[in-house]
Amino acid sequence: MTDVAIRTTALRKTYTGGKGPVPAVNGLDLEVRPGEFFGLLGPNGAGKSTTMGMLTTRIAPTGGSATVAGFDVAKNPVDVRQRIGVVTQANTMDRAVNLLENLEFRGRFFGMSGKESRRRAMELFEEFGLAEVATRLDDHVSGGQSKRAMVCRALMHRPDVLFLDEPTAAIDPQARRRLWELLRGLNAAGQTVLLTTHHLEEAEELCDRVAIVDHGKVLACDTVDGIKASAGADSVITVTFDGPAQPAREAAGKLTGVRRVEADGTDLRVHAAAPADGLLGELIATGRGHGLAVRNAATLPPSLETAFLNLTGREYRE
Ligand SMILES: Nc1ncnc2c1ncn2[C@@H]1O[C@H](COP(=O)(O)OP(=O)(O)OP(=O)(O)O)[C@@H](O)[C@H]1O
Repeated sequence: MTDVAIRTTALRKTYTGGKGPVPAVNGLDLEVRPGEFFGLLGPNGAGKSTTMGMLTTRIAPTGGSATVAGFDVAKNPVDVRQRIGVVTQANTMDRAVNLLENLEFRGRFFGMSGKESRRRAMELFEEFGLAEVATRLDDHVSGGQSKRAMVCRALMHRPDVLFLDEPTAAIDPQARRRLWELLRGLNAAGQTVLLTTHHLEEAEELCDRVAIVDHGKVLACDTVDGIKASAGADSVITVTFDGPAQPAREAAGKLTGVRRVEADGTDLRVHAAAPADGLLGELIATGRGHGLAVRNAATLPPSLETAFLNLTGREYRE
């Protein structure tokens, strides 16, 4: 493969619909290296699926450019498709045939012989713990097994880049952990992976680097630790009062260790240098000094979530 697995340059997709243009992807610049486990991370509607759609040639860009495995997605879509494996959010297994046949057909589609196709499918099923359910229909396996079968199918032709769109969105926590382990193993063996997720924890678990995307743009791109450091991922304490928090804002901003304070309705959100020991008590006292009683309080330790809060000024909602 080339020295860059994926490169996007000022990539854009503006949807035109009844309600006017929607700039879903708005000048996106990214570079993913071969062998990386790269995460595209952002809240609902950030433009992740649209980006994935353009990189996998399903959606035509309206501006900028993108290459995958060295080929331009708009000019050489067939070359791109031959070098990628795609696992979509929705279940796209053929339910009329069993799991093994699903994989065999994929192998044949990519020019493998029947024998080679079956051998490769069983090799993948062994690796992914699916050998025993290989001849079952998709409806007769669990959600986690079905998703693993989709990953196996996407790997049949040994793609340069594996695209995973929210791979653990609809599966239970145990199956999610199992899939994480398998994906980590794949990547350790050299597979380049581009993952979209809105689970911050998933990105922290799996990714070498992540791009935080919002409103179709990259807000930050680095290792998880790098993002935490550069985005000033502080501890964030949210205190909910029984009335508007605004009157307590100024005094809270003067407390030791506080970097920034936002008043949002009855919430006072305080970004503090970690560790923020003792600050909660001082915030409660500050509120009391302004005639406010505390209804609720929560502290988030420094994490990708607090980095996102710092970058966007709003909470990361799943
Ligand atoms: N076919 C379409 N026509 C018009 N607008 C669209 C279309 N597809 C997506 N959008 C809009 O584009 C924006 C980005 O959507 P996209 O699905 O790429 O985001 P996302 O980050 O993948 O979100 P999610 O996590 O919910 O899938 C959203 O505002 C969405 O409503």
